[in-house]
Amino acid sequence: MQHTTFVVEKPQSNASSTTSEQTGFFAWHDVSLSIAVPAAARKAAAKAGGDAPTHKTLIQGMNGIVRAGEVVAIMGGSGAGKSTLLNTLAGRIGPGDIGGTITVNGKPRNPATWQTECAYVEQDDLMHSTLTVEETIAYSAHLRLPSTMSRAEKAARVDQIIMDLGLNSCRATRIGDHDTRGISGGERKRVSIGIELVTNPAILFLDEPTSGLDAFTAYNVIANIKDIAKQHNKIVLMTIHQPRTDILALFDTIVLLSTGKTVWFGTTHGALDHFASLGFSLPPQTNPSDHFLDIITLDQRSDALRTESQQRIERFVEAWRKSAESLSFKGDIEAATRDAEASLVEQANWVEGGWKTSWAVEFGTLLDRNFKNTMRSSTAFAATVTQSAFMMLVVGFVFFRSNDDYRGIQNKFIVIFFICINLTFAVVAPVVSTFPAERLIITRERAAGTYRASSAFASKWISTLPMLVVSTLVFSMPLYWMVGLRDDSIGHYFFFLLVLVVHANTANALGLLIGSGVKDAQIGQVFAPIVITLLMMFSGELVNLEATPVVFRWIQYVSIIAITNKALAQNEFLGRAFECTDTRGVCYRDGQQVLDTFVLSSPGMWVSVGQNLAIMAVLLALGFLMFSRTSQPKLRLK
Ligand SMILES: Nc1ncnc2c1ncn2[C@@H]1O[C@H](COP(=O)(O)OP(=O)(O)OP(=O)(O)O)[C@@H](O)[C@H]1O
Repeated sequence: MQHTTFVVEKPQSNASSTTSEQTGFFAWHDVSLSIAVPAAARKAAAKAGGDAPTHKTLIQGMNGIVRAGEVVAIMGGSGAGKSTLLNTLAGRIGPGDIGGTITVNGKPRNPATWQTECAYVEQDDLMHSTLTVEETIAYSAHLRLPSTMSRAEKAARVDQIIMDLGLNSCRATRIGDHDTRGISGGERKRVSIGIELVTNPAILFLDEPTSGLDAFTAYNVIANIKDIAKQHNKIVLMTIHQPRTDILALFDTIVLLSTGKTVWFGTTHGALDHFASLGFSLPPQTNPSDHFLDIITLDQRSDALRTESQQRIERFVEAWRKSAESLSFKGDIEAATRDAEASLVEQANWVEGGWKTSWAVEFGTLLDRNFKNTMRSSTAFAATVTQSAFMMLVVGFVFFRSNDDYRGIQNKFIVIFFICINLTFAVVAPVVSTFPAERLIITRERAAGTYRASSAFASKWISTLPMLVVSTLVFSMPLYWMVGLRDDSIGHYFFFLLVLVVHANTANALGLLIGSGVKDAQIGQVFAPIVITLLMMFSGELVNLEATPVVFRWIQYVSIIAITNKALAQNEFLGRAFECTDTRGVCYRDGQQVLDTFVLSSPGMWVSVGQNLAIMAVLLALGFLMFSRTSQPKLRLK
């Protein structure tokens, strides 16, 4: 293998944490990853009479070296270990034992700077559908580039990336989603890459960047990546499935994996010669990547084919292990390290770790993005307001102008309880159905060290408030007069609105807690009604709490439905006198009697407001803790 001299330049200005002329190398030697086999799987294997090892080795004996400006493709059949290798090199793995060494310019990856030094483009292009291409990349720049860099410099960086990725013609087009048509699949992938390129990372990892793209678009995306790697001296590693010939020709190096082991690392031509020397020449009219996959994939179609392919793969593994190229890796890496040490200028300053902007800038930028997103989600906005208006009309007409006789009081009692339930469902449901998906975007961004969990959670919470207040008021303001709640003092009206706005906020905090904890929206939509039903059941209106098992009774003290119901009932009935006109004597003398009958007298209504605010604070704190955990990216370098 050839050795060149590598120079890592110090950043020339505060414009970025890295330079556009990065040079260097990334290497891995004898890398392996093994994971503990769960006890249940071991038991099942032992029962079936097979081996029951405590650990499973996913990849082993992996070696490689990639120099600045090179594009390396990791290829292999399904389950060969491509993603495992890429993720191990990128440090994006969960539990497991990592063996061997992984180095950047001869030094182990530094956890403090690694997230800035490298970028990882995930297979799924998770982005905000309402933002345009330019806005999406610009937000990434504002969040990831240092505050010391001017807005003009950041805008110039965004422009450069848009040009480099050939996105100029769609820079003002929205990303779009299933419902609203936006940019094409290839453009989406390029935007995903652009988001990661804003920090000018030295190393770029891409997981299946061509998946779901047609052959022509796939070629354009990889050609783009190749140009960027060459122009800006980037180290690029990607996993890819059976690329067509012209894409294969763009790779400087291919890594062929089979059953978690390397069978080739080098050029495509080298691989063809290597396998030909083992008796597997490229058949005429065949794409080399099809040929490689045909011969290195474990064939599971029958026992005979499995044994035959297993033996062939073992031969390939052994041949590679003994090859001159394989044996020279250690020496290559040592030589490159010596070169790097001799020529590196202040390597420690290659990138700077830590947060790039202050908490306030992160919060402001994320809030701005969230507001933009909410305002542009016109369907969701309209749906929420329409639902509030619709429920207001339905409830308002069903309980229209209830009077103060026995039945009227019963009606008011019921409508107040119903308002509490309806508002809880109306607030929790949309948060729970949208937040888990947003959390995936946040997790991706946090994996790149973009911002703190606290600024993400706080901005999400604050951005939900305007919509929350508007929809609560649309529902409750006319309803009060339609139902005919008390009109002896305007203060009661405003207290009614205040209690409901506080209730909506507490319900919102509950939605954020559930949305932070559940894996996806579907689970959230099942779980949230269960929680709300429990709060409803233990509100004291439906079940006699004295008769319920002790273990459930605490729920009444945290039931926001019970608390709000008490505050609204006291607001409506306290201090009122009723005429007892019913000849059968079934009537209430005064409001206090109503409250006593339904056990709604204590605590006082202002205490209830305080209780709801306290519960909101606790729910937000728990929500934040949950969110920090569930949006925590995987990063393990050892
Ligand atoms: N966390 C895990 N627990 C158990 N087995 C795992 C785990 N991660 C990966 N594996 C196994 O390791 C092997 C390699 O998986 P990997 O995802 O790296 O394959 P791949 O080459 O990327 O496949 P594909 O192209 O199908 O995505 C597979 O057999 C997979 O089942």
